[in-house]
Amino acid sequence: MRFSYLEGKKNGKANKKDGHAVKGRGKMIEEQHGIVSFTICRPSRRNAIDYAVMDELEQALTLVEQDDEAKVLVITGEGEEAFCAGGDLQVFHQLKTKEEAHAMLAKMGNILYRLLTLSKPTVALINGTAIGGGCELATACDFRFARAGVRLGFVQANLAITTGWGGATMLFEKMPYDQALNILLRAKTMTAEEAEHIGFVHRVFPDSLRERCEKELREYTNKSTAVLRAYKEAAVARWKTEQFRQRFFAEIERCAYLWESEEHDQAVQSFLTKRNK
Ligand SMILES: CC[C@@H](C(=O)O)C(=O)SCCNC(=O)CCNC(=O)[C@H](O)C(C)(C)COP(=O)(O)OP(=O)(O)OC[C@H]1O[C@@H](n2cnc3c(N)ncnc32)[C@H](O)[C@@H]1OP(=O)(O)O
Repeated sequence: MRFSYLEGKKNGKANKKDGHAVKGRGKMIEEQHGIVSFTICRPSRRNAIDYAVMDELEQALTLVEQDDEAKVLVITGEGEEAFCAGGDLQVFHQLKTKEEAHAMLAKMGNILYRLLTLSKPTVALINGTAIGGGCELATACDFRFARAGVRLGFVQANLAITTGWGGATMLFEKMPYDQALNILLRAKTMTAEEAEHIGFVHRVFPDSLRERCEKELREYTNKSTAVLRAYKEAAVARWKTEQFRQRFFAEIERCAYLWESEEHDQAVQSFLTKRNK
């Protein structure tokens, strides 16, 4: 069955309807064979995340959490160019003070923390470039499948900030310490194959990305939702501690502090000016 979420959502509950998927300004949510796909639909901005995408992702998490037919969440981007180019620099460049930046970073941080600790398996289907916050979004997922040759990079340091959505804290949990620190400090892009070599990416598909992803996930979706939930709850228990949350949100505060520096302002200005030439 293929049904759409969000359409006709009432009292916080999904009203499932047969038919097409819902496509909005910044998202598309569809379900097939127990796989719920959330697609960021802003290809002209390389699927950068603005406030609307944040809100829609948050709604998707609630719906996946509540719906027993939803077994796995797959997050991807529209088109072949980009998975996600991180935060929308045109929108977020309006945020000048650390307080303003903190509100935005904490909003997305809370969403990624929910994604990290979701009680269903999650996959980042990296269909194109994943940059900055796009890599943080991918890190929050349990598994990362990528199209061959796409580039990924935690480039935040080149913008005179750190990861601001909890990405470094999650990366240190999921990768060996030295590999994670190296990726963050170098702030360079790498190919999907290089990312697979160091264990950040779990599968690289040369083509037919969605079909191959679905095939890969069939071995999960043929299990009961109760079993998937039980294993996920066991897996994420270590991140539900107050100590972990403090580390996660301290990263966001450090990024907010760096955000208001002249260096960061100029780095973003330089990206935006180049684009507008
Ligand atoms: C804010 C949170 C913070 C975090 O916590 O991590 C971040 O995410 S910081 C943001 C980090 N992201 C970046 O620095 C990415 C910047 N973008 C790029 O480097 C490149 O655009 C790309 C992603 C490598 C793609 O390159 P390419 O395929 O050559 O496309 P263009 O550069 O021509 O871009 C097309 C179009 O998209 C707009 N764009 C791209 N990224 C963003 C973005 N992050 N925010 C807003 N808009 C973005 C770009 O401006 C172009 O627009 P037009 O010029 O109007 O066509």
